Amino acid sequence: MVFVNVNELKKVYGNITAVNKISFTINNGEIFGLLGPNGAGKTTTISIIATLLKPTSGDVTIDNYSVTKKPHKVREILGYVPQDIALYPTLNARENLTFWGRMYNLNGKELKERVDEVLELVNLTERAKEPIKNYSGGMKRRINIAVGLLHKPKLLVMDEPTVGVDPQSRNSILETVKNLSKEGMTIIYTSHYMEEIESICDTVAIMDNGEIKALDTVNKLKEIVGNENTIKVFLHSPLTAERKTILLKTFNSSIQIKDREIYLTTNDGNDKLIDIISTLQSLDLEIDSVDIIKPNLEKVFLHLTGKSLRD
Ligand SMILES: Nc1ncnc2c1ncn2[C@@H]1O[C@H](COP(=O)(O)OP(=O)(O)OP(=O)(O)O)[C@@H](O)[C@H]1O
Repeated sequence: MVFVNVNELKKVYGNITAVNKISFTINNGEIFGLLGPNGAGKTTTISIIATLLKPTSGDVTIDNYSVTKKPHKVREILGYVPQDIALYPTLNARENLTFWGRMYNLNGKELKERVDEVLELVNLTERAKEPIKNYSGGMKRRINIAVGLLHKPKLLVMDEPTVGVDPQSRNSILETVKNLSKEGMTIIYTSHYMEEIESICDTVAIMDNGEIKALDTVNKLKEIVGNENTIKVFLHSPLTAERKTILLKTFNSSIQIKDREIYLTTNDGNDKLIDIISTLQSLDLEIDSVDIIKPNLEKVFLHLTGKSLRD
């Protein structure tokens, strides 16, 4: 069942079109990934979904409520986790959550229970009495997520929740998202880390320049680049012009050479791997490392936009 319906959404800032008439739907209980580089239009899109920003044209409905016509209804069922931390550093985690809970009209026993539950969800019950200023960046982000969950939203919108967090908090955040989804929550997860999107999302929209370039399941998106692998060889020292010419002639268009790095695309299993290694050996070139890069969303992005996600 469709839970979120984004219809011809457009946002213009002066002469910048941040979001250019995008449309997509998200089903109930789905983890929907929005993947794109800095400036793609992700934050603008989810800010409109979260009723924080008005679109120039188009609309979004959540559970059939329009974000432009019924924003108060949308806010009742939506939790938003912003990139910035919105917590009081001198108050402890429990006090911060209690403050935000009151903003959501929670009181008394219900408020206390919800604060306990969300602390448990983000694995910070044991640290709940410490002031936020003692927390690591990752722990602050986890409390930020807990704030977004206080009123039991049906849809959770997360804006790059793992940027700059330690690996332990990162794993904890990803686990929390998976568990919430298992319980039936619909989640929009934006990130420019394709590994995270690959590991948790059911459906992914690849966004660039305010447009959706592709939208599908992770596996279907990977099919865009076929089953092509890339062999990456790191040489001990840079190539001479003469050896570079020999390699380019031998492997034609399937090879790319950048200083000490050689990239070779291949569909034919190990044959190319053996070829390149024996050719390099015959040229007396010392190899530092060899990697096989399998199809991933980074490659899909490169294929669709001609640029790297991290450019
Ligand atoms: N308030 C604003 N005024 C003018 N331009 C803006 C404003 N907010 C965003 N933009 C521009 O709109 C485009 C999309 O920005 P947006 O923040 O939505 O991208 P993003 O994909 O979320 O990137 P990031 O990962 O860096 O947050 C960018 O070119 C940005 O400079």
